[in-house]
Amino acid sequence: MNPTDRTTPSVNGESPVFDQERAEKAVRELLLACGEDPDRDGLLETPARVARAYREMFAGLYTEPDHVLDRTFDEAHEELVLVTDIPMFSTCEHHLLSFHGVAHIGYIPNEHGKVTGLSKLARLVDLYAKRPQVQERLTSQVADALMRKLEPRGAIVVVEAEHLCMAMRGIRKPGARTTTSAVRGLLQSSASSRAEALDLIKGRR
Ligand SMILES: Nc1nc2c(ncn2[C@@H]2O[C@H](COP(=O)(O)OP(=O)(O)OP(=O)(O)O)[C@@H](O)[C@H]2O)c(=O)[nH]1
Ligand SMILES: [Zn+2]
Repeated sequence: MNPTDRTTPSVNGESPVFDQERAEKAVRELLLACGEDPDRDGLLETPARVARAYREMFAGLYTEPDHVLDRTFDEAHEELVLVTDIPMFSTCEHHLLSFHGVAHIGYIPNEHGKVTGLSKLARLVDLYAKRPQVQERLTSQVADALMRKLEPRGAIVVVEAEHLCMAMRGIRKPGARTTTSAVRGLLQSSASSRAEALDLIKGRR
């Protein structure tokens, strides 16, 4: 893929690739640094497993998320389209621990009714989540991708998540939930459009 087509910065001018061997060595080093014996039976396969897990958790570095919105179709619908409670798992870039919860994604199609398949909204959040992230950036990246690819009249993304780095270590506040939102276009400029979307998000179930 041409690095200029990517939403992720290139590394030394190249698109990022996953180096399984290097990742395995790094995990082995980490185990050694922690005082473990990576050659004991239970840990023998661990570096390879952890490396594969990271390749999966960071899949959004190697696949351009925006491409999931390449295929659109026209539908005579110029009102809000909103998908709520999309399960989301991401990895905080500060501690490489999971933050997870739900995403709500909505947009108001443009006057041509340019819409995308509903599953693609979930695929979009999935791929942006599969990177080393902070919740604020994840939220805006999804909203910006919608604006770029669907050219809608407006877009809204709300993410609610629990951060394991706040739950299992450090401040240790399990259950604390962070909500971030990104609104663009009409959903930013029109208080009534935004209120409609937020009411639907709050009043779901
Ligand atoms: N804004 C934001 N902060 C995050 C996110 N994920 C983790 N953090 C925070 O990143 C901060 C990193 O703070 P540091 O002081 O550098 O690291 P630390 O000593 O491990 O901090 P503590 O977690 O407070 O123990 C912490 O306050 C985390 O809660 C996120 O998605 N967004
Ligand atoms: Zn963290």
